[in-house]
Amino acid sequence: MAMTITPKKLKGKVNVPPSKSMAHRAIICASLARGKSIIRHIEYSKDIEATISAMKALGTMIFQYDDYLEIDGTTTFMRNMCDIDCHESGSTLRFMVPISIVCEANVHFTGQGRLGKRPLDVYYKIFDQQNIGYLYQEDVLDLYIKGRLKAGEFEIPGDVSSQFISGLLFALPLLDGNSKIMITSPLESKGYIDLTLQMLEQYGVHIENKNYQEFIIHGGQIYQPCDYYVEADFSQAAFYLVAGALGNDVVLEGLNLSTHQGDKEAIDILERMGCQLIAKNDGYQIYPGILTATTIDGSQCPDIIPVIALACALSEGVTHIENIGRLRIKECDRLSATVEVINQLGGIAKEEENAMIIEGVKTLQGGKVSSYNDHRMAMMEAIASTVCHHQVVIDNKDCVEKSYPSFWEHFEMLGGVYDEFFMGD
Ligand SMILES: O=C(O)C1=C[C@@H](OP(=O)(O)O)[C@@H](O)[C@H](O)C1
Ligand SMILES: C=C(OP(=O)(O)O)C(=O)O
Repeated sequence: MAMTITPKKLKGKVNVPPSKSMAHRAIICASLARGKSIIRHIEYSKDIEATISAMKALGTMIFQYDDYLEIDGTTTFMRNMCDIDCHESGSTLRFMVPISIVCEANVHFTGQGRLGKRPLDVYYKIFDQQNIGYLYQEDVLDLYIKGRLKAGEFEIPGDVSSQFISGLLFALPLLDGNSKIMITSPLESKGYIDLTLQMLEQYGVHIENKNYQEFIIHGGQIYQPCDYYVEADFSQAAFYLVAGALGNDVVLEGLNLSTHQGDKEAIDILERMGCQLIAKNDGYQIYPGILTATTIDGSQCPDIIPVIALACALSEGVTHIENIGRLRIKECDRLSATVEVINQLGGIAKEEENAMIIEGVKTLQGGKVSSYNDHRMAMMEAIASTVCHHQVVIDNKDCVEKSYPSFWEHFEMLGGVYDEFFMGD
């Protein structure tokens, strides 16, 4: 469904949804544990549904309630032949590939959207080294794997996706022998490795972290069941933090400021740009200042860059956002898409191979933009509409379901005004 958003300032309180990254990890760890766990504060986004179905495909009993899950890991790995549909979730795919072959298995992975175009070669290299059979198609996710993952030494690049490292960190403790992961290039998205290590500890699995250069994994470890509450999501909070920076009056409820989530960096960046985080009405709010350009390193927080770029588009001066080549391998080419949207809305942005350069303007005009079927682009465009002179038309509003199915409901609750229509009407 397409939509027309009428520019309007947002005002009110928003309950930030549970962290998608932490929910993926909790569901996986609980499913690998010998016993029953409860995971509270769950929102059924498409990505989280994908991870739940993936674990069910391996035999895990998962009972889904309104906002919590009961998981009995004792039945996991009951099946050695299964189909896993990852939808469009990179996390589900890259976490589940090594987990699915902890026992001798015959697995078929499928997915949709751009997932088949996102890199997986790091795993293909391991399959070649370990004589694990695999068959895949270019550009669409249709991957057959036959075999079993073996303990050993793994050389993994740090600058393709941290999800490969996380996937191995979940699987290797379950194998008989000891393993070592060696990181062969600068580690990006490091905060996500911290989330993995934190969740493993929570479920009784210990990894030796040698300064993020090497990870030593003892085999034969046993995941312990645990009750876990999923904290609020900083990648989603970033939309409302930027909304605050642009003069909207939005209070965020539920944020844990001592989180390990790397996307908390949104606060530091906005403070560097002249804003202030204030405690208000049992929550937090970004209080706008005179937005000033700065240099931003996006290597550790790729998911917040599209919306941060929006704040930069309305800052005084020229912003350089650097080390963001990996934005091109997300749900869309987010580097190109962000630059295109800023320009279409009346801003001034330029794309480089690994960076974007944004010249601040005083106001944005509005206009027609694409969501590129990417939840983070659609949500960034919604926040942009609050400071545009004219309406913003988005081709597909439903893509937000990938990570934040209640986004439009929250947007309306905060006073956002939009009409839906079928494209072609
Ligand atoms: O581990 C995770 O939960 C994630 C890791 C990041 O991916 P990369 O490591 O590929 O940057 C991030 O973009 C993604 O949305 C979630
Ligand atoms: C890139 C994202 O997720 P994933 O890699 O899990 O598809 C995201 O949520 O922005």
